[in-house]
Amino acid sequence: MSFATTRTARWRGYLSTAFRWQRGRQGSGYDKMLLFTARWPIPFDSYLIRYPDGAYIPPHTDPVQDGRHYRLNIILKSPQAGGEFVCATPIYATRRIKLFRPDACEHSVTRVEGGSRYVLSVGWIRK
Ligand SMILES: O=C(O)CCC(=O)C(=O)O
Ligand SMILES: [Fe+2]
Repeated sequence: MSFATTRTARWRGYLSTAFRWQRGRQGSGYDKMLLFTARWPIPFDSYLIRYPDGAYIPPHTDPVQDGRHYRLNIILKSPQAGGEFVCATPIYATRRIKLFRPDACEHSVTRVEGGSRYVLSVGWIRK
């Protein structure tokens, strides 16, 4: 494909997925909505993640092809219980803010119990 064709295909792909709820990869009950993403000047993405009652994320890492993956997650809404982000070595963590290396540090979210959990997640890759 030519440069222009690749760009058009990417843009179409973005328009068909952005601002729509998609089922999360781990198939554990969460949904994500792509907001904004770019490849330049640094590759980044941003998602809204929704965890309904009972949703969780098993321990995993989020590897990238090339470079170091960073992610800043802001917890917009916490459930009554559960929905705890677990990561042994975050770069920075408060109750609401989690900055971590998803490619390097295994992480998970405990089962949401009572209400829902919403997270704004911004990720970027440094070569
Ligand atoms: O919702 C969270 O706290 C973490 C989700 C996750 O696995 C990630 O942002 O890589
Ligand atoms: Fe993750």
